[in-house]
Amino acid sequence: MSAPFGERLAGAVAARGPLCVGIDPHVPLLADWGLPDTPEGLARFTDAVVDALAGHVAVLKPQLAFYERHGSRGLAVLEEAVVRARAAGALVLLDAKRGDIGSTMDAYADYLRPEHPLAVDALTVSPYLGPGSLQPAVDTARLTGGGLFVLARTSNPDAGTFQHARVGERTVAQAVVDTVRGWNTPAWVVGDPLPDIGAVRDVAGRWGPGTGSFGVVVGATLAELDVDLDGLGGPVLAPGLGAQGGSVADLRRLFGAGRAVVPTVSRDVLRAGPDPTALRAAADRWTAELAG
Ligand SMILES: O=C(O)c1cc(=O)[nH]c(=O)n1[C@@H]1O[C@H](COP(=O)(O)O)[C@@H](O)[C@H]1O
Repeated sequence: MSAPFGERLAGAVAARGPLCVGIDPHVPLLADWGLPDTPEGLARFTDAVVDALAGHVAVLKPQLAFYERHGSRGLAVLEEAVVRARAAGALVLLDAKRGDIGSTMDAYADYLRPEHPLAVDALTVSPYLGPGSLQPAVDTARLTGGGLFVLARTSNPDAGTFQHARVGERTVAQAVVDTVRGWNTPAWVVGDPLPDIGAVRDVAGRWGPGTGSFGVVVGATLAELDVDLDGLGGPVLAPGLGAQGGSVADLRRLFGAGRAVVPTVSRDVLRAGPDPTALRAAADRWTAELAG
């Protein structure tokens, strides 16, 4: 088994800064780069991003949809790129947003197994089928040293329609966060009472050897932070920067200092390509602003 994802992520962030760059080969971006919307164009785009950034940023987050739309040839491009990205020291977070009943979830979780052709370090997952449905992925992540990021308060404008709905006293988004907090608390299983937040509020959710492997997705576009992340014990993936309007100031306003936040940017960095120096400079601008 690899070291737990949370520890590996904390190490990568200490060495490279917290930035995650999303690899999202949108058709208009391919066109901007002078590339065709074909598996060959996809490969040239992906290879350029991996070559420029895999030795440079902590996390790369390929969006699976852009590869699946090219069928098996698209997936072959991604398989090869993921191997090279990990060899260059980047952690790979596969943006798959999967979620299904337990037996199928178990198969999706195989992305976290080293023998999978598209083996990655972590996976985005959707909790819509209920917290228990994700348990097979939690079990696999614990076994292999993988990580999960669960959609909690997403960056899209109408996310609150479902995520603000109430389950008893809490919003759906808060129930998701509390579930993930449970996963980061040893010995807690679905169905147990949730861990007492008072006991974990101050000790968890920061970068360090104890950073948990289970994180949540909370958009940088929120008007206000309407979920309590205290005691989460794991990282927060924050999308929505740049193209969706979020800024580093928004990250500070929403999350403050000291929390384990992984800001993720796709279009705002990728637009700088295909020149590798320009891609790195675009990522460096975000890293510098995040450190400032
Ligand atoms: O899980 C994600 O990464 C994600 C969650 C979310 O709430 N919002 C969101 O935009 N994303 C993803 O983050 C990327 C954002 O891309 P840019 O808006 O170009 O930076 C896309 O791949 C989205 O699928």
